[in-house]
Amino acid sequence: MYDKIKPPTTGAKITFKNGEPVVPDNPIIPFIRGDGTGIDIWPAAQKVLDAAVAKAYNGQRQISWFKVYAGDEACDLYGTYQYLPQDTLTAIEEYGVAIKGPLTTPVGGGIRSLNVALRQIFDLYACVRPCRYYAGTPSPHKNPEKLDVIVYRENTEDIYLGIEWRQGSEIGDRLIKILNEDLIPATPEHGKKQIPLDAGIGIKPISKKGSQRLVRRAIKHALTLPKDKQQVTLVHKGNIMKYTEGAFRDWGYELATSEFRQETVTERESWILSNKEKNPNISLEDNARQIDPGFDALTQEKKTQIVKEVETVLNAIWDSHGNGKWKDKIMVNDRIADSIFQQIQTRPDEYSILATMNLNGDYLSDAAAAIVGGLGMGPGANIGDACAVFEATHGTAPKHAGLDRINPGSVILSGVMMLEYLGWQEAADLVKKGLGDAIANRQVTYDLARLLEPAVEPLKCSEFADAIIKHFG
Ligand SMILES: NC(=O)C1=CN([C@@H]2O[C@H](COP(=O)(O)OP(=O)(O)OC[C@H]3O[C@@H](n4cnc5c(N)ncnc54)[C@H](OP(=O)(O)O)[C@@H]3O)[C@@H](O)[C@H]2O)C=CC1
Ligand SMILES: O=C(O)CCC(=O)C(=O)O
Ligand SMILES: [Mg+2]
Repeated sequence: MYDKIKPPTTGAKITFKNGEPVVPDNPIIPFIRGDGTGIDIWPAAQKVLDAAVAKAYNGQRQISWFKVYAGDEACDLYGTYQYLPQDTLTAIEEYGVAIKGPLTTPVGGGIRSLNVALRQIFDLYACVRPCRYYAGTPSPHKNPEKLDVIVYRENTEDIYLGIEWRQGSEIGDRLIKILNEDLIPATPEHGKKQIPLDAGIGIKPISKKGSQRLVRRAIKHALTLPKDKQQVTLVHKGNIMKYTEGAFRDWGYELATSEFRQETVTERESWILSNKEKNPNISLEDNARQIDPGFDALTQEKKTQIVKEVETVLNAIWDSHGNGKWKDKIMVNDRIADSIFQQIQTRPDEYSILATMNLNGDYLSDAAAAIVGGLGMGPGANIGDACAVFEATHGTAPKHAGLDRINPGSVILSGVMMLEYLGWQEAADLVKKGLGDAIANRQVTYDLARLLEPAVEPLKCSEFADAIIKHFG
């Protein structure tokens, strides 16, 4: 079944039932070490995770690690250009849950991202990246503790599908010709626009199914959060990209107000309901005037549409959501992407789950991680219905590779997410305690040490792992 690798001789497979993992006490978990700093952070993370499991369960539970190959290491073993060997895909498919270090993707030409390929091959459609603050972590922000968000990023489509044509390529030129001469003129809203003849072309598909399954998972996650964090914000640039990013927003609201009608309220619905709560006799038109600034300047057609919206909302949910009942529901709102980048800095505590398309979520998860201490503190998970692959938000950070200095925190915290996914909460809690206490005691790697005042001598990557284990208690 495998060409160059052998599964461990002890351990059992994780299986899936209704999208949830069924976990034996000794699960076999494939891991990819990763390129660049993977050589430093993976061994540190493995040591911490093993120590936590051993301590939490007195040896009753144990992970049987299965080394699989991708990236540079895979080429060394399997030969030139064998970046993602079939052995690795077979192992992840067979064992269902895996963890990986970062993998290099060249800019411009060269191979397409192995990271993205894994997400697409296993349909890991939700990229979940929590950004929370550990006390004592230095940050460029005055109140980093106010940020506690989870980026829920659609992980399989958008421009990451990688359907694009190089400038000057035969098919790219043909496509531009068809668009310029046929499709654009046939679409009146595009007027006389034309694509420059020397353009590269990329395709940005955003599907209803892809958007809604992501938002569904985000809402289900919100239901498990404390009341004050039960919020899902749909992030989009739908004012500009109306039929892709705008549609993502609309499909998100559609899902929330159909599948989760009893559990959710949209921000706009909450305004309509509270207008009536403050003034029970308010007319539909005055209610519409209050939810839409500039109402009086609108066309009659638009005014009628908004009045109708108010009436529909009140008829549909006044009984179930009115008289303040909406305050106990999951709030679903939306923000335009550029605005959310400033909002997480200026009003971080107003946000919780940020549901995004692929590119926006990629940008936003790095930005949010920066607020709580940087990319060394940014964990992540790629989750599908029958498979999950855990990995940090950051990349291979090549200039730090092999120096035993990089912060392994993000991969360790990705391991925490994996332990929680397995239901091994006691082990996950030990790691969080150890990491939190190490940081609070100013035992940190270079990235955090350089921000601390007064400065401290940085720990090596491996020493930070040891410090975390010592602080398990
Ligand atoms: N999922 C994946 O495997 C990902 C892979 N990549 C790939 O990684 C390669 C390098 O990408 P690049 O743009 O340099 O981005 P990286 O995220 O690899 O690194 C950028 C900078 O972030 C900081 N950083 C990254 N990781 C850590 C860490 N563990 N601890 C502390 N600081 C950290 C470092 O900043 P400083 O030097 O200032 O301390 C580093 O120089 C590319 O090929 C890219 O495609 C990128 C993202 C995700
Ligand atoms: O695959 C890559 O090289 C980059 C991916 C990335 O930046 C991410 O998923 O956050
Ligand atoms: Mg990224």
